[in-house]
Amino acid sequence: MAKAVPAVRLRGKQPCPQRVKKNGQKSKGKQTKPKRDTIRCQALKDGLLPPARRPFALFVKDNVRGQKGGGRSEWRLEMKRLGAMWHKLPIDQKKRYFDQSNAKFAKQHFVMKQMGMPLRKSSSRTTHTLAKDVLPEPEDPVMIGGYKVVNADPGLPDCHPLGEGAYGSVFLCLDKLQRRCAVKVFKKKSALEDLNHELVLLQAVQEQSDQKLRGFYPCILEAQPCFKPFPFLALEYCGSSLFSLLGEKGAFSVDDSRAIALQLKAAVRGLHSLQILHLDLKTSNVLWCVVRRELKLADFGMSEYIPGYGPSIRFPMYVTASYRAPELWHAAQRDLSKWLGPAVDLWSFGCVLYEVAVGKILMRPLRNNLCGCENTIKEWCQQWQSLQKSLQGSIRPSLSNAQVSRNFDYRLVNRLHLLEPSFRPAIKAMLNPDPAQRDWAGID
Ligand SMILES: Nc1ncnc2c1ncn2[C@@H]1O[C@H](COP(=O)(O)OP(=O)(O)OP(=O)(O)O)[C@@H](O)[C@H]1O
Repeated sequence: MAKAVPAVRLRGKQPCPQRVKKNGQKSKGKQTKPKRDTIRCQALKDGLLPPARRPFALFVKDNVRGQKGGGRSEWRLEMKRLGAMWHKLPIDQKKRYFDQSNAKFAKQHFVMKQMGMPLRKSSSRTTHTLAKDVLPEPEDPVMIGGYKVVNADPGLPDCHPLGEGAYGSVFLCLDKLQRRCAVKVFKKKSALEDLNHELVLLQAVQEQSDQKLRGFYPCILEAQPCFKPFPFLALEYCGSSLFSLLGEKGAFSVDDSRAIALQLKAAVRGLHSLQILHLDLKTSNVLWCVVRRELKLADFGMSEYIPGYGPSIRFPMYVTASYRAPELWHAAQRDLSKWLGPAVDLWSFGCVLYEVAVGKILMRPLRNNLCGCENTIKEWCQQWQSLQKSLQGSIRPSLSNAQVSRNFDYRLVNRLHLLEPSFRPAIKAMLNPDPAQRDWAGID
């Protein structure tokens, strides 16, 4: 019985799908290559990806006779000979080439994955054992420009990013001096504009704010708008996000919450003084160095100059839903500039403060109500009179879970119950449904 070919992935060259016209004739038109291949080929040309060869190509390389550049017919004969040899090659010798090839492709895919390049679905068929075998060794690191990628979560395999968001991925890296830094790789179609926008705003805050204020925003180490396959922005590493710290340890102590509130207030007010709105304040965009108790405000991807002070509105909506002020929910894009102002950041700030002090998202969906945070925010606005009274100090005693589900009005009041009393005036000042009434009171 003929021995089966080893069950390893054969990344054979797939014949290009011929374009077939409706009448069955082959199209003469030039084949347009899939985009991922174009990106991969370009990256290979630019030396960003390790090369990989199919098993037969490796076998040819080892066994070819004669020089490259010889006659065509000579080469054809040589290939015929090698083809026959390959056919007769014992399975264990063939396997060596399969293994080598798989290892090289797995390594290439790994780097492609790290760089966020699109992969063929079939690429994920690479077996785990093979993938493990070829994980880059310390002396063979994954690089983004001059930055060596480090696994942000040592508990997980592969080089895990620090975060992945709407614009791309942020990797923990080491620079040439072995200092930690965060490299943000922009992967969207609009990557260049996204990077430039964030860069311009970050440069503005770094150059125009005074020494003390500058410390509240990450330092730019390097911007590479033309880097292939994706542009990147290297920033100083500023610690973990409040979001991940909340996930690890739960709510912050009253002291830490106060320190965070004070520093975040300074950072946001500093931005406003430069006529910049952050417009995406949330716990994952606020970084906290636990040891130094220092805060940095990150991610200026959604930030804009206050309407009238800079270029116009770019997105149909701003701010992540659970932190979005009520006035934005039903605003049409053409009216957005009317509503985008410092009060929008103030509302998000109030939500962040609550989350830091309590450990839970304030505007999470209400129980038995699966309609999401939009309804919670609506409810907050409708019940504002009674919530305000509660925030002034007369919070009603907590009810049991069963009672709460019967008493709809108590659900939000009960959330305020969890908040340390000294933070209530700030929440009352910042989470006022009327944007004109919101202010910074209560955080001193
Ligand atoms: N300078 C930095 N230092 C440390 N961590 C950082 C830094 N910049 C970003 N991060 C981490 O990377 C994550 C994503 O970064 P960022 O918010 O800039 O990307 P994004 O694609 O805009 O994400 P999102 O769409 O969620 O806002 C952050 O939540 C944070 O944990």
